[in-house]
Amino acid sequence: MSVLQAIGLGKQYNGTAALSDLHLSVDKGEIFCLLGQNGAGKTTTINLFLGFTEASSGKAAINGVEVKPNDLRTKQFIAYIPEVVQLYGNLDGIENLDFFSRLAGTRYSTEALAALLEKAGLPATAHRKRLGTYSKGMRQKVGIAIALAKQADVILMDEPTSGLDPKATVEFTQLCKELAAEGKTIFMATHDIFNAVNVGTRIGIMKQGRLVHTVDTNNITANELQQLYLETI
Ligand SMILES: Nc1ncnc2c1ncn2[C@@H]1O[C@H](COP(=O)(O)OP(=O)(O)OP(=O)(O)O)[C@@H](O)[C@H]1O
Repeated sequence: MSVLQAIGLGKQYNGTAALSDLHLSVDKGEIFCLLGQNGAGKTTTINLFLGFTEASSGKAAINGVEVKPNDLRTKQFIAYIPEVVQLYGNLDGIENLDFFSRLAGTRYSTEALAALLEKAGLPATAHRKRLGTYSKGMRQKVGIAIALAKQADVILMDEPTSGLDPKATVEFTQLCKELAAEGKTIFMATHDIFNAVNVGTRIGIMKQGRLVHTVDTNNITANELQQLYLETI
């Protein structure tokens, strides 16, 4: 079943195309990774699915519902994890998760909040430490816990592995695969070709606002993908 859909989706800024005629369908349980040079249109695509910006042409839909900036219906289905997850530095992990899940309209017991952080890979020893002391990888895990607390069907991520050390990247990859196996749909923009092959089920390569290639990761090695990427951009 198609969870994320773009039909002729396009966006122009001041008459210049940031995204042109995107046709894409991402199914439940897929991990779709979008590659492309700086300015290729990856974040614009994510922003259109989030309803952060209005499409200039075509449409984006989530679970069959068209995304519109002021319509909350599609927002309930999605969670967004930006490159740098913004959290309250003076609150601890549990308090941050509690605050953001209340904002999203859900309430959990302290035990349930701890279980969500644990599921996101944050060890119990960190739960009561102030966010100001967390590493980037730990902040990202809180971001994932917030997405889990929201019970979002779709998790959109921008550059999720940028700045993560190799161990944190492997943990992140493993977690994404577990979430996808549970039926979450993950859509990420990334520059990390190697990780995209490891984590993704499908990969799209964008150039100047156009999706030029879509490949199944079962059919390509990291070296082949790197070659295709370099030939494309
Ligand atoms: N708010 C905006 N106003 C004007 N132009 C914009 C705006 N947002 C993006 N653009 C332009 O749209 C194009 C696509 O940008 P986008 O941020 O989607 O690329 P990207 O692939 O995510 O790049 P990066 O890898 O650097 O994050 C670029 O030319 C960018 O300058």
